[in-house]
Amino acid sequence: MIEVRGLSKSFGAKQVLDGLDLSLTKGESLVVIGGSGTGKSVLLRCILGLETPDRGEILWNGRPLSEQRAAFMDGFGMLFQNAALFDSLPIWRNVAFRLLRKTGKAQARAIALEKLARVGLGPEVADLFPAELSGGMRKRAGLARAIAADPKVIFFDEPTTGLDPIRAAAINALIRSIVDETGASAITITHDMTSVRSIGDRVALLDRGRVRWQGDVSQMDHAQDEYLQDFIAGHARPNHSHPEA
Ligand SMILES: Nc1ncnc2c1ncn2[C@@H]1O[C@H](COP(=O)(O)OP(=O)(O)OP(=O)(O)O)[C@@H](O)[C@H]1O
Repeated sequence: MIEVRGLSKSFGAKQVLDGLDLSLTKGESLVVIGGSGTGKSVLLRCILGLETPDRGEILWNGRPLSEQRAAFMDGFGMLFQNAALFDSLPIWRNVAFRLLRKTGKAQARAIALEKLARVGLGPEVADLFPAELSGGMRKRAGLARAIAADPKVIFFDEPTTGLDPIRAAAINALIRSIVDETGASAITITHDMTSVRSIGDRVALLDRGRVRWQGDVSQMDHAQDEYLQDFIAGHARPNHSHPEA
């Protein structure tokens, strides 16, 4: 469904993406991992059209995504890092933000309440403002917004950042159940290996602007890749050849 081919992007002398190939099939949940500064966000921004690649192409259903941008964005939802809610809007309006352009207020509110319920937030939350919610609740509200328009593709950017392990596990489980239930294709960017195991069908490890290893999450623990194993174990090797960017 999404195919990234030979994607390269530099900023000045810094080559961030260097001929990266990656694909996402329909209904698949792909998790992208990699050290800080390995280009995960730049990859996401290129797919979203917020960055112009220097080389390479991004295809959606076999045709250049750039030629179908509006249709792609219509069927796309995103959970931003730290939820990124609008502080001045009540929760229901945050959730219904995109719907309000196309639907009447009453219907948009009804859909917002339904999506809030789906992520475990009751109607009493609808008229509160983001500052009145805990971090975990804000994340849930962000998730409700991501699924408000029944997207076919959902991106989750660091979905568990800032959450304690119990709340993070709840968000991971919620994301997985939503992905299963909607049949949406998903790309998650994370450093959290618990998220990888909970959310992903497949995992891709980025390193020096390319996919260094990819495979099913179930194969990850047995993979013969030193960097991947360090990543899973969460330790650094002395004289490791992967300094932080
Ligand atoms: N607009 C920009 N101008 C200059 N450099 C940039 C720009 N955007 C990203 N970079 C650089 O590209 C590199 C990759 O950044 P990116 O944000 O994609 O990393 P990341 O893998 O998402 O890291 P993290 O896990 O820390 O979020 C970094 O060194 C960053 O400084």
